[in-house]
Amino acid sequence: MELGQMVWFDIGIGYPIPGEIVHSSGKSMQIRSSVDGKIHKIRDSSGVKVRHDAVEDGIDDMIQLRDLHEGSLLMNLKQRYEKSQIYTYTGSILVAVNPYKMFDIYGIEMVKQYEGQLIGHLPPHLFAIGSGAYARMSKNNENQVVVISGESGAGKTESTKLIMQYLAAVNKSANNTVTEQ
Ligand SMILES: Nc1ncnc2c1ncn2[C@@H]1O[C@H](COP(=O)(O)OP(=O)(O)OP(=O)(O)O)[C@@H](O)[C@H]1O
Repeated sequence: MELGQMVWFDIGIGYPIPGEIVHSSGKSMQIRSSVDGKIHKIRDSSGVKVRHDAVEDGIDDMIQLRDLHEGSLLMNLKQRYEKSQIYTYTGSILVAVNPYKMFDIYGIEMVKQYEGQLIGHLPPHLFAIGSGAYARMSKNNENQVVVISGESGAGKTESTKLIMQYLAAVNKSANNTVTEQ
């Protein structure tokens, strides 16, 4: 591998981290971590792997990642989070990173944008999950379930409220009591 090559390498934390080769001689290498800029000396480079998805902004559906491991998922979420993109798909699953501050992305304009849209047509958003469930319920006349899971403080309650807000806003039935309920 040549100098400047973007790679995944192991520093013994359980998953590989991304970096750039800055020095190489025989089997040993120096790699600058893309996480914190620190230089790591690697004695045996046999575990160093080429990084294919070195795009600055990350990818909005992680199914498209070419390097798939815990390190690549975390890096992708981190890159998006740093650009205030708190939502990312993995296929039809939405991954949310709690920003602990309210972004202006849940208003009526956003509801209108996502209403009737299939998952994947617009950038990842909680409302796309609401829209998909609502569309399948109306079309197939079947109850739908949205599973929201995460550790304590991850944002499950907040996400539930936001999805309910979306469903209340798009429900056109005459006796719409979703908000009251
Ligand atoms: N989408 C969001 N935007 C902004 N802030 C959020 C969002 N989701 C969560 N938060 C913030 O994080 C805090 C914790 O979220 P929440 O109560 O939903 O977590 P939880 O997963 O339900 O936790 P627990 O399992 O402990 O009940 C909220 O009080 C809120 O301040």
